Amino acid sequence: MQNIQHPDYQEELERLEFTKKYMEIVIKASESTEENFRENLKSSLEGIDLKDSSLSYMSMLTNSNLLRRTEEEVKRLKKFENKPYFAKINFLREETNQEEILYIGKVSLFDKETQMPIIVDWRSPVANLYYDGRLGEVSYEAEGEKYEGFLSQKRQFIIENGELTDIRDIDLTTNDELLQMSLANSSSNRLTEIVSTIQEEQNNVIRADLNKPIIVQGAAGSGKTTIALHRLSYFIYTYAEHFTPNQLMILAPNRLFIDYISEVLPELGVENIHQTTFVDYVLKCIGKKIKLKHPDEKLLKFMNREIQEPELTRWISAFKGSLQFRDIINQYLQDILKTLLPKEDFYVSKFRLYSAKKLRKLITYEYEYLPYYQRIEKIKRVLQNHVRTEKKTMIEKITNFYDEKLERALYSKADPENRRKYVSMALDKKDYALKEINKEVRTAVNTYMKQIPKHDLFHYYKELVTNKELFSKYAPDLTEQQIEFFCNYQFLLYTEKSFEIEDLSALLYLQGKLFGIDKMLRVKNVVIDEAQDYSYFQLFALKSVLETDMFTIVGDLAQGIHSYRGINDWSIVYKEIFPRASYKTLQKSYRTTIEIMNAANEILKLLQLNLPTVEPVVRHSQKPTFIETTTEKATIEKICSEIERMYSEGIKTVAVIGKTNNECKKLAKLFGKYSTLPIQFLQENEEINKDEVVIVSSHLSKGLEFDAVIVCTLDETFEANEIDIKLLYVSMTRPLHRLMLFGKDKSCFLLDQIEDASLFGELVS
Ligand SMILES: Nc1ncnc2c1ncn2[C@@H]1O[C@H](COP(=O)(O)OP(=O)(O)OP(=O)(O)O)[C@@H](O)[C@H]1O
Repeated sequence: MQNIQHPDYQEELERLEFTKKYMEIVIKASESTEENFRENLKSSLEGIDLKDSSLSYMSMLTNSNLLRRTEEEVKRLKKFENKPYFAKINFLREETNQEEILYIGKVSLFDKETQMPIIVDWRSPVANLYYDGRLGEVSYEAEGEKYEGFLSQKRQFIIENGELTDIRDIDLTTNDELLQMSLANSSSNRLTEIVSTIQEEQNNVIRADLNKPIIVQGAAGSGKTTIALHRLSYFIYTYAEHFTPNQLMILAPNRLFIDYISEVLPELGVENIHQTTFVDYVLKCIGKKIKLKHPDEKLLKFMNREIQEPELTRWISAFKGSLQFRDIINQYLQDILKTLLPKEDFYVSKFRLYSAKKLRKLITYEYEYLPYYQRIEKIKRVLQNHVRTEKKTMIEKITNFYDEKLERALYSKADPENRRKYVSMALDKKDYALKEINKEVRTAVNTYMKQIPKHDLFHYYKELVTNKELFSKYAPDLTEQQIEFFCNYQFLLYTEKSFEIEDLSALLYLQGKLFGIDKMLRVKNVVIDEAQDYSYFQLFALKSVLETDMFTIVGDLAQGIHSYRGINDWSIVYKEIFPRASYKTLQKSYRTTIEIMNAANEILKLLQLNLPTVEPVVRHSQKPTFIETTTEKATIEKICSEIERMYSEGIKTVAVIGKTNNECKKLAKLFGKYSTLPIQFLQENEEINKDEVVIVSSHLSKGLEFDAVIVCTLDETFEANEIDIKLLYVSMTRPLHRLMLFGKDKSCFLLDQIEDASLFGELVS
């Protein structure tokens, strides 16, 4: 329905028509050859009555060269031809005392002759006024300069398929209706861009100082993933001249997640950047295939209580990700360096070309900026060059030495026979010495370098973590029991020839310090999502090998299901790892409704985490419903009838979440037996199929969202421990609109333990 009631509707309609036509002309011109240009221009203008104000544009159009654009720009113009902009601001610039009317879109379009913008990119400095500025006195910054003025209007447009369907003016009092509308929409199983409805607190994260790292603690559904990607887009726009996209990297928790965010990136103009997981990245850095235990194996074992020494195992995981372990490795590295320092002077034949002391100084201090083995390589090159330059001198010295001898012999008064013998011997010796020196020149460096031990990464790591004597030397703060358990644990892993994800921080760090990483992998800017599951050492190792602290780190401690190995306190991250970082929190949750968020918050209270309370954006739904299950058949039939009902009410995507993968396996089997609904039993490396009911385990659902979620407990219920509470919280915060809990009784979801059970509705089946 079109909002033609708006007094400026006609004017805005004309502006839209003009912009669309203008874009079309620019696109055509950019694509056509010089001869075709005028012809194209003529035909595209036929029948179009462009307004007088656009005459200046017309004069520009006669200069085809001005319209030539890069392929990339044309591609983007084409993409947004049907929705050139989404907002408009009227800004009276104090400096000029002139009112500027700026249309804001996902692409920019300028009149190069008059320098007047036709569309302003949402990432441009002045567009900040739309996101940040209230009406009235405002200012924005561009390239260090502050610009002030008066913002008299903020207007939003809804343009669908090139048609203007709605106009909304925002003032101080109106709620952000566009945000409400956008949140009420269905999820498509994919993340979308939110440029037209970015909120102030989110804008502050997106546009926070790009030269500094940023750490964001954001509630479930607060837009962390979304805004981290928007910040990347903003970064690319702002620093287009300094960075190429392949210097940027997103670290996602798994492949499924990469697929989940894949569609939004091109929308935001973010293309050709590295998108990978921490595990894959480390494997690339160390350049060797290793047998790695599944990253979730331990979590699943904890969940299934399959771990014999849970406390010590928990401790090992936390320890391997701690800065304490990093410090131990740093001491170990100092000792490794000592083993690499040459003890003997470097000789070629009898010539001492370099003292060991000088070489040790080079390795220890001069080349300190390089990884150890690169220092050794450099030393090798230094010696080779030195030998090359000294070769002539050495040969001269030998030649002179024997020539002098010969000369003396020739003029000596000795017996001729003895003299002849002496001369001939001296000549042989000279010959031999010259041959020797030529040979040594070729081999001396290699022979010398052999005194320096050469081991690979795994040797060094194994040596440290399985050798109790060595390990205890660096770990005076650990108890004997801890050292014993740790080294035995690592030795067992070694005999299985495998590693855990927790070992990767140390391996990456050692790789960086000992050998360095490939230049192609040394990205300059990193976005880490779900960062609560990273360990302190993991973050430190990344920063160390990349030699940059330009990180955008977003996460939610309340969803830290790997907290046994992950971060429990952001202050350690910003105090000890990223001291330049700014720290921000996002407390509003946009994904889900007040009723669902309040219920999820009630579950989270059981943990007494010291986190800011999550405020849902005002959007209502039914309360989450608890449904008591009876037989397996009846449960599946009831779930299916609820899903059918929701589909008929316009719900598009539904997930059935089970606590563990085993539970999901069972659910999938039962669905196959008792239902005809198409299902997808989601695995980590799969793409989500939009048209099927997704069955997914709670830990894998982290980061995803669906219109409706049914959490179902058959054999495995949520218990009152940290991991289970967090898994339940994660599962409950996935839906946009509806949440149902199916279980034998309320205790399956800890509803018997919460303070306010009235937050949940009930349906007796
Ligand atoms: N300003 C906004 N306008 C419209 N939609 C928004 C806005 N902010 C967030 N959303 C929507 O809220 C949902 C949650 O966003 P996102 O997945 O980025 O949050 P998150 O903090 O990463 O969540 P979680 O930690 O629970 O995975 C998405 O559907 C996103 O499009």
